[in-house]
Amino acid sequence: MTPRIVELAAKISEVLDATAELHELLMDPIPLTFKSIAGTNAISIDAICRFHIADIVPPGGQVSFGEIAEKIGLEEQLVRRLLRHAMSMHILKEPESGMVAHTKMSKYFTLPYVNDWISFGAQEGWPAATKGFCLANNTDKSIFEVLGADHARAMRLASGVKAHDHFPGFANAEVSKLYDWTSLGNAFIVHVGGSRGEIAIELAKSFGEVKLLVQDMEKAIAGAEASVPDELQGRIEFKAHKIFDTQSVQADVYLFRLVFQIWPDKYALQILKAQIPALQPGAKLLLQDLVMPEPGEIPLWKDRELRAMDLNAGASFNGRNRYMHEWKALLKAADERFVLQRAISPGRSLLSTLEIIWDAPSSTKA
Ligand SMILES: C[S@@+](CC[C@H](N)C(=O)[O-])C[C@H]1O[C@@H](n2cnc3c(N)ncnc32)[C@H](O)[C@@H]1O
Repeated sequence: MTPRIVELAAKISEVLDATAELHELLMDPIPLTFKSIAGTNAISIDAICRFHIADIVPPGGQVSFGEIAEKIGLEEQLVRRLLRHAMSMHILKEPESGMVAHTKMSKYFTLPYVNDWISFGAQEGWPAATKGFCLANNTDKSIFEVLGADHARAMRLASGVKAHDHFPGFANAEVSKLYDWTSLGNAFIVHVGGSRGEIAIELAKSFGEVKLLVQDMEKAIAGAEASVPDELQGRIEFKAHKIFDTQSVQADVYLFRLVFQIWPDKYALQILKAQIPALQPGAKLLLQDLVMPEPGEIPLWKDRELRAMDLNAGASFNGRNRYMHEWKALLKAADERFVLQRAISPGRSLLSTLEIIWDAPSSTKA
């Protein structure tokens, strides 16, 4: 980012925080509390996604409550009630009485992956938010196991994850900017929990010398080789590997992206320890994850985003966003030989890269 863009982004943040503060100062405390606590927001937003109402509203045009009601098979008064609630948050608008048109937010609801992301939040995230995923689903299995057994729910998550691309640093295409990958030369990288190789493909495309092995659950990687472009064949491979199993592949670098966020310390430690038998002296672990800011360190509107993600990670996965001192304690508890070299957080990215070196003399390989 150029200095001019950095300056502009800082000014926008100042305005966002100042206008939010003004709004809050002008509101009475109890109505302000009611607004903040409103779980009801998910009701109207979920209805719009569940019934694909945004798709019924013509771009640049309008449609009546009655027509929407007829198309989705709900009573007109219920449609009006739900949509006028959403409109109070500027999701859809009523340009003339009884007619519905798009706003800048509702237009995005027509994107299938945004619809899936919102539906996932409302239908999986909200019940989990009230008591945790396992209790909400009456199971002792993880969210991955539960969704893995239900194609429609798994597909909704797989599709919805793309919405994260709209948060700075999260898009697959941005991975190249999060770390100085050229410094790795012709390194062999194992991407642990690497999904269907989206990140591996991005890295192989941008950095001509690296080779990658993607490890993930058998179901998650089934058929993923087919998505590797011809020109990258031979540089990206896939191997089914359970994240808690002993790492059997020796590599220069082990990349974990948004993996530790979704596990509590007990399991995060197991994942780290499972890598040790494969680590050569000087091997690197790159942990791309969230590092929680101390209060006041970043603009409040961003701080809220990170703290909301933290609570989501807790409700859905029993995971959490860790502060820097917690990352250090986690690494130390796993093994003193995990040495944190630096944490890199370029530009506006919400994702940081923790660069960790396995600092073992060559004779004491674990
Ligand atoms: C939050 S996703 C991160 C995906 C990928 N690293 C990225 O940034 O796009 C976590 C990944 O961990 C994988 N995972 C979860 N539990 C696992 C397990 N027990 N063994 C192997 N992989 C697992 C999931 O399949 C998923 O791909």
